[in-house]
This record gives sequence, C-alpha cells and structure tokens, in this order.
Amino acid sequence: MKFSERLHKELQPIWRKNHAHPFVKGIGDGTLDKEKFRFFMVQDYLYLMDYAKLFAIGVVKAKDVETMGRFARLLDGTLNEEMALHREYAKKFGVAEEEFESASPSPTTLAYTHYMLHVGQNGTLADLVAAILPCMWSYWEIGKELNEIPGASEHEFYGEWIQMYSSDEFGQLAEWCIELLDELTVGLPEADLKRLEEIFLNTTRFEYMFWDMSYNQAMWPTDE
Ligand SMILES: Cc1ncc(CO)c(N)n1
Repeated sequence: MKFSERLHKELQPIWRKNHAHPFVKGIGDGTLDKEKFRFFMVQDYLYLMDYAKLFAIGVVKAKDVETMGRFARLLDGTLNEEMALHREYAKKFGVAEEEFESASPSPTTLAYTHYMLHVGQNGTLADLVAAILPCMWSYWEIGKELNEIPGASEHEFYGEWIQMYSSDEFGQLAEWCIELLDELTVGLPEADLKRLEEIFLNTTRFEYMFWDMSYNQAMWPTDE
C-alpha cells in the first residue's frame, strides 16, 4: 500500500468530521453566515501567506530541478491564483485587500502556520510534505464533494469558492504532493513513517480546528 493510502485510510474518522463540519455544510448549501465566511477568508489569507513560504522552503530542500520547479509553481499558484480568490471576496465585502493582509492572526491560525513552519524548517523534505498535504488534499476533496450538490457551484456567493477547490488545476497540485510524499517514503524505516504519520495527523487536526475557529469567529479568549 502506498504511504498516502495508509494515511488516508487511518485518518478517515477525522477526515469525515472535517467534511461534516457545519461551516463546510453551510458553504455547500449556501446558508453559511457571511460574517463567518469573511472571518474565515481573512484568517485564510494570513494562513496562505505562511503556507506559500513553506513552498519556498520546499525549493530550498528539494534535491532536483524538477521538484524545485514544482514547488515554485505551487508558490506562484498560491500567491497569484488561490489568494486572488480571497482578494475577489475582499472586493465583494467592500474591503481593501491590504486590510486582509494586515489583519491579526487568531490563535488557531498562528498555531497551525507556526507548527508547519517549524516542521518545514527543521525537518526533512518528507516532513515538510507531510505537514502541507492535509491542507491541499482535504480542500480538494471538500471542493469535489460540495461541487456534487446541485446548484452549489453556481451559488451567487459561495459558488466561486467551490469552483476553485474542485478545479482540476487545484487537484493536480494536490496529486503532485501526494505522489511526492509516496516517492520520498519508499523504503523508509517504520520509525520515520510513524513520525510522518504524526505530522500528517497533527495538520489534519488543525484543519478541523480552522473550520471550528472560523465558525465561532474565535480570537483570543482573553480579549472577550
Ligand atoms: C486552512 C486551509 N487549509 C487548506 C487550504 C487549501 O489551500 C486553505 N486555503 N486553508
């Protein structure tokens, strides 16, 4: 069994919780409160600024030109395509994109991005890929699942979001990361695989926390 299949199988219980979260359901049926979505998009913009840096670290850690080029394209796609979606939504909310960029990260956003940056900076290339993969993979699956709901991708507000994450372009990037993780883990001792599994588990858990944080618009509890 490929390592990615093992991870996907073992983490199905959390994966299902992510798909069933009321925030995700609300995008799918179009009933999500727009204020919650706005909170999410601001935090996701900050999240993606750090996420893009992980691809830059991928370039640094890669050992061949092809892999370097792939990470460079992921970096470009994140900054200029995925984050362009957020900038479009900023317009819809009547907010300047600088306001998204200069917002304060929530504790969950900070914890999630800093965990990935720590693993990416201090670990192997396989550690980095294990950390970033649940993000891309789960959004692609959620995008495809929501895209199957009749009319969801044409929804006047949430349709574009669904189109972005169910797109073939986004899927191809996720698939490449899956393949890279499989290549990098061939023949690794079980102790290494266990470490990678734990990293993947942690960022899968953070994905759930990110939906939950957005649904509750949760900033620092000490500010309330
Ligand atoms: C929190 C989060 N996870 C995954 C993605 C997909 O890139 C995203 N934009 N944000």
